[in-house]
Amino acid sequence: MGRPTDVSQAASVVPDGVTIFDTTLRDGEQSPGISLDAREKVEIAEQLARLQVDVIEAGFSAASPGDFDAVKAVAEIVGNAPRAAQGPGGSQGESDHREPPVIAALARAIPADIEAAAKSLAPARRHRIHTFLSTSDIHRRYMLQASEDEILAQAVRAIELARTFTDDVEFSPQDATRTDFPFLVDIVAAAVEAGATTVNIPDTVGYALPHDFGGWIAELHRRIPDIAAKDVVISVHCHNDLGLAVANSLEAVRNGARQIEVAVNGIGERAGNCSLEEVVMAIRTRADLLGVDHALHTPELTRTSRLVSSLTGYSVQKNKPVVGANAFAHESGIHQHGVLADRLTYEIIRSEDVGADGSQIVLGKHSGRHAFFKAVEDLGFELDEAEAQNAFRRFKDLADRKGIVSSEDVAAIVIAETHVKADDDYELVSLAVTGGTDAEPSATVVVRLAGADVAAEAGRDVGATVTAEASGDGMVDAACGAIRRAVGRDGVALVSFQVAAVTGGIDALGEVTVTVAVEDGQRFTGRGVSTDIVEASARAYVDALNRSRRLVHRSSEFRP
Ligand SMILES: CC(=O)SCCNC(=O)CCNC(=O)[C@H](O)C(C)(C)COP(=O)(O)OP(=O)(O)OC[C@H]1O[C@@H](n2cnc3c(N)ncnc32)[C@H](O)[C@@H]1OP(=O)(O)O
Ligand SMILES: CC(C)C(=O)C(=O)O
Repeated sequence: MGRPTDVSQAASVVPDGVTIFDTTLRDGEQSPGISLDAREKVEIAEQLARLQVDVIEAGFSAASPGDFDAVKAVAEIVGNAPRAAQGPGGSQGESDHREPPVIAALARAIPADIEAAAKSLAPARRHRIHTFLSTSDIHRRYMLQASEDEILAQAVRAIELARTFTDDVEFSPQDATRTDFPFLVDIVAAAVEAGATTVNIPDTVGYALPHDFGGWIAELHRRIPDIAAKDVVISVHCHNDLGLAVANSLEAVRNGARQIEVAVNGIGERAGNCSLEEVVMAIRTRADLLGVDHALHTPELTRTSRLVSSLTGYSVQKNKPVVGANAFAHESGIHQHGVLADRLTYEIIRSEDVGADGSQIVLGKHSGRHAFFKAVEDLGFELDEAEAQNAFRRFKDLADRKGIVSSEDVAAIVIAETHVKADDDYELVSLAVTGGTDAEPSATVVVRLAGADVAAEAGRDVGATVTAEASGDGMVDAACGAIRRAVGRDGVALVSFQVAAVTGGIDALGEVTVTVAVEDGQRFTGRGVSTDIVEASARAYVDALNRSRRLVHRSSEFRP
């Protein structure tokens, strides 16, 4: 272990290459509810080509006329468009163009499917027929009613037929990880002998455990020397039923597999497939241990994930590795302090390497002073010590009630606090209200007598608190009545009241502006901000009373 790998350096080492075979458009599309038409498949395939995946499995040509047409469209358009070669950091040589991706289609081990695949793939410059047949006892008995010998013979026939259309043929013994290992060895050896150029070992039901799966991959290489002799690529196709698809794929690579089948956002049958973005970033990030690389231009990952999400309707969970909204977000104070000092303290991937927006400091109840005052500074505010303390206290109060505190919230807090000066006479300490359709609205407030004059007038020490209750026409009226009672100013009347949302969402900060007429008829306006409109009203009311007191101070100071 050591410092996180710089992806751009890792990629320049040119280690052993792993082929990235993307099956978003085939197995990914098998997710319940997803049906992509030809236009959508071409759009995703074009993005996969920008991402520089090596093989795009565009569909299952025999599944429907629509899928046949979609595979054909991908073969025609994406299968003939050279990809601009891009370095891991996004560099792009002008004349440096790579072949179009290989376009693949899946076919059962029957002539009709193989012929349909061949026909739909024909327009692509490079194409692969991927044929499969179940080998496990369970599948053979319940789905195919076929003996091992029959399966082996059918697989060989299918591969040989596929080879008449292309010299790039992949064979998958379906449900390989629940197949008797000696039979798996036999059928893989027969597939290699029959001309398969890639043999894929599918963990069809996500049953494998990493160490065991890795052992099988190593053992296949050991027992079948022709895999190496004929340059046959051993591939893996891992499902995620136990959440192990990425781990199993990596362990397979550590044991000699050189193709990984993946789907963007990990979509696919049931719990999905090995997630493309996770496995390719694991390979780049831990190149120090894996010693392999792939050709992907990873800054396209986020864009690819978003495109697939929007065209499939499958949203990406916030905490999804690499492409989730929170992949580079930090909410807790200790982490934020670290990341503000150096992102390496809590990030192992550079956000720009996956095309994300950068580290995000998200303010919430776990945030601390470093992050809060950085947000204040970014907004251009300068606070003195007292203002800073008050603003931070208000921020924590707000964060307790609101999941995420936005920069607009911070601005509102700071603006509200910076005019609460040391010469404020009253401070609202707490407010409790009750009410409802059948109960009379009532409020209890606690107000601190912060000014020497008001404390003296009330016969109390400076800083003493006064508790008062009142009922009213509504909760705001009751709160204002209780404040009047607490400060002993029954002659103050509420003249106008306006409320506006400062930020969006159901937990938005509300801003209340009130105008009060004081005892001698003069009017003062006050402002209050809170997620709770009654609290914002009470703060606005106290603010207006403080402003009226400031005028008293100023006029007495300047009295001749
Ligand atoms: C693990 C995987 O992801 S495998 C790929 C799964 N993907 C799909 O199935 C999507 C596309 N599939 C389809 O559109 C349809 O299932 C079709 C067009 C392929 C076949 O449809 P139907 O002919 O109506 O058959 P149905 O789907 O009900 O049953 C599957 C048939 O294929 C046979 N079969 C299943 N796998 C294979 C195989 N690898 N090779 C040959 N035959 C197979 C079954 O034995 C069954 O045959 P039967 O009809 O003689 O009993
Ligand atoms: C056809 C094979 C590769 C497959 O999708 C699986 O076994 O899951």
